[in-house]
Amino acid sequence: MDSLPPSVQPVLEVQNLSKRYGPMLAVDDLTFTVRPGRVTGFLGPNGAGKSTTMRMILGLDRPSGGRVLIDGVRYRELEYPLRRIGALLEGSTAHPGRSARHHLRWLAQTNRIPARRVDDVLGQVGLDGVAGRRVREFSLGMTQRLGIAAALLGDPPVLLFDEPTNGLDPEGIRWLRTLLKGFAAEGRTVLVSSHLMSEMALTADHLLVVSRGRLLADSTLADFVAAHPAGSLEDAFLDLTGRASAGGDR
Ligand SMILES: Nc1ncnc2c1ncn2[C@@H]1O[C@H](COP(=O)(O)OP(=O)(O)OP(=O)(O)O)[C@@H](O)[C@H]1O
Repeated sequence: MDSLPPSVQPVLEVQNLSKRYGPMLAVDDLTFTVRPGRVTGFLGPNGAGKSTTMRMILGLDRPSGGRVLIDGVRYRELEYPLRRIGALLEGSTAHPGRSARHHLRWLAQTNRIPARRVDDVLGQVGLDGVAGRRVREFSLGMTQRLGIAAALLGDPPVLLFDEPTNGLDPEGIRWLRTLLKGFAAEGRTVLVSSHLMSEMALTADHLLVVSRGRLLADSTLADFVAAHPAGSLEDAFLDLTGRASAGGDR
């Protein structure tokens, strides 16, 4: 169910997207729209195809079929991508020998982003005190915060986060939740993948659930949970993906 008024334009459109690795369909004809003004959770068991979908959204993997439009345009047609869509992907790292500030300055320069944004985002993610330190000295949580800073650098209207809570401590997880909700409240489009059901229950307004590359649910969090008798997101998720898995043929 979609509760937003029709006047709110879709910003991220995934249309019949597929990705084949040899005989295996990692992403199988996915179609969905991610709308602004709310946090959309992207859920699915291990290997469901979430990261592959996110990589295709960002033009890092070539689809076997279908397409992705960002504000009506394909990623490769965006002149300065970081100013349209910011992303934190699993395993995306900065050069270990560079300082956090140096890394962000380089990104800003190559995307024609004003240099003052570097200090803005360092402050926003709480790394201003360690901006001169080399990335190799960073903890997992600090590295994750640096990745989030890079995603925010171009002040983009669309944000994609793949497992952003990885490495964050409880305070960091709470901070991230507030940040994501704040972006949505500003009218940005926020897509976030996670395995943490309790966290998603607190963060997401809308859910996309995938399993074996296929879309199983596209619904508000409230409707998704209400449709399940046990009434928790974790129960609803395990029930739905368990049934899909039992009936699957891959
Ligand atoms: N480069 C690749 N070559 C071959 N198979 C791949 C490649 N990348 C992903 N896959 C396969 O595609 C499927 C989907 O993987 P993907 O990483 O997108 O899932 P995911 O939902 O992000 O999983 P997780 O929650 O474990 O991160 C998996 O079966 C994976 O092994």
